[in-house]
Amino acid sequence: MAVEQKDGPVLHIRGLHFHFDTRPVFVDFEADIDAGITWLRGANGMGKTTLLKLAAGALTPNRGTIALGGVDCAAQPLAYRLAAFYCGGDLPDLPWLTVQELLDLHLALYPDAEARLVERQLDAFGVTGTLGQALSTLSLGQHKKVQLSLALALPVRLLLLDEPFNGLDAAAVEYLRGQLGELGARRDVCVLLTSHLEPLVTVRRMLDLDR
Ligand SMILES: Nc1ncnc2c1ncn2[C@@H]1O[C@H](COP(=O)(O)OP(=O)(O)OP(=O)(O)O)[C@@H](O)[C@H]1O
Repeated sequence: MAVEQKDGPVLHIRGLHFHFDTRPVFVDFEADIDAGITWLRGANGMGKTTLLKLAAGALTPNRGTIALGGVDCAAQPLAYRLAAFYCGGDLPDLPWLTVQELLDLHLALYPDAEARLVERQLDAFGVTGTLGQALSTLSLGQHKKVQLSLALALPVRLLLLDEPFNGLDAAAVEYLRGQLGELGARRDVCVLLTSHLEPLVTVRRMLDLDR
């Protein structure tokens, strides 16, 4: 049984084994990640994106457990997924959806989400004008801004941010720095972010896959 930290959620990873067809990525991997920002670093191919996707419930471990605040990802998949959001650089699975439809989908998936909070983030990132566009027509940076708008607005306790600053213009980088600074000070959200360079925000701890 996972022990919850008094003042916030904790992500517990225990005895994690994961392999793709071609190679093992994690062998008996363990980590505890609590509230604040954790910088996940490691050389290319070490498994950063894979770990974020495992922690998001988007990939299934071959063995081991992943639990957030006592909610086990395998045993309570829906409850777990409601508490987590993965923000990566992958092309959208449903590229024909418009941005508005993508937002509506997420508002339906996360019942406690508030549309006005997502709209505020889109406005701050300057992508409100893309609402009627198909996802396949967005530029890399626009796609990232839509994803980040969701990440910052959804009421989750675990945010998994894959290279969040990549592809953003200077104004968006500054805005995101401020938003992550506020998130990092909260005691009710764990942020696990990957970055090859030192992140542009104050991090609470580092998880290094090279060691
Ligand atoms: N779908 C897949 N099928 C097979 N192997 C994969 C797949 N996705 C990733 N891998 C392999 O798993 C390993 C970990 O990949 P991952 O993308 O998690 O690394 P990363 O640390 O995020 O790398 P980078 O810093 O280059 O983004 C790599 O060796 C990669 O080639």
